[in-house]
Amino acid sequence: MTQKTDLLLPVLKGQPVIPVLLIQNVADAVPLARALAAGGLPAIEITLRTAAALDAIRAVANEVPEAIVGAGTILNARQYEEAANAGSRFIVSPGVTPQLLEAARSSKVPLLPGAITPGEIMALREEGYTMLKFFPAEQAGGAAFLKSLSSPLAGTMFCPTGGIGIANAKTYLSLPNVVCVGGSWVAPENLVKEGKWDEITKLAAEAVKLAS
Ligand SMILES: O=C(O)C(=O)C[C@H](O)[C@H](O)COP(=O)(O)O
Repeated sequence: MTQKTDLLLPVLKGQPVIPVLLIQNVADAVPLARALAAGGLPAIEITLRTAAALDAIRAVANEVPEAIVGAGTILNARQYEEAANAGSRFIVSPGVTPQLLEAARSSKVPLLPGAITPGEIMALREEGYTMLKFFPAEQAGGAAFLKSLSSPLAGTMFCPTGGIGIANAKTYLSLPNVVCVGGSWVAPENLVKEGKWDEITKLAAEAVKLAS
């Protein structure tokens, strides 16, 4: 099984929203992961877009047993390995390259690769991928675009990410080819900066209700 869906599927099916996190300060990682898990969102994606990201992943993996930490914005094989070694339990990429797919093949940690077009999706199906990130969701055509892929490309499931918030998440979640959505709205930068963890727990709990 190329994609290791046995590891990936429980993560994606476990909650309607995967928080996409930009962590500037390593010290924020553990309280943030705890706050999101307390609200019902244990799986989180820490993007490798800051210098603190790998240490943040390591801290959450070591100190927050209730969390399921993943790494996002993985662009190449080196980052894949670093993120996996730091304790990531899943890897998310905005798109794929042959080197990235090779890194995924030789790793124990599953990849959720990004794709938009029918051709990109078909190429990933040939590689054995059935669960994809649809990125950037709103900008690329939104829920209407994604819905139109559900019949011709039946069997491929998506986690749309990019431009999704509490107002439009439900539209995506109601599509037959959506398993969950990704978004940064549950952990706004200002609340993280101010350490308002209780408010983040409330946003997470509100997001969990989207599933009902
Ligand atoms: O870096 C990545 O891998 C990304 O996924 C890019 C964006 O951070 C997400 O798409 C979240 O987007 P917003 O919820 O619109 O803030």
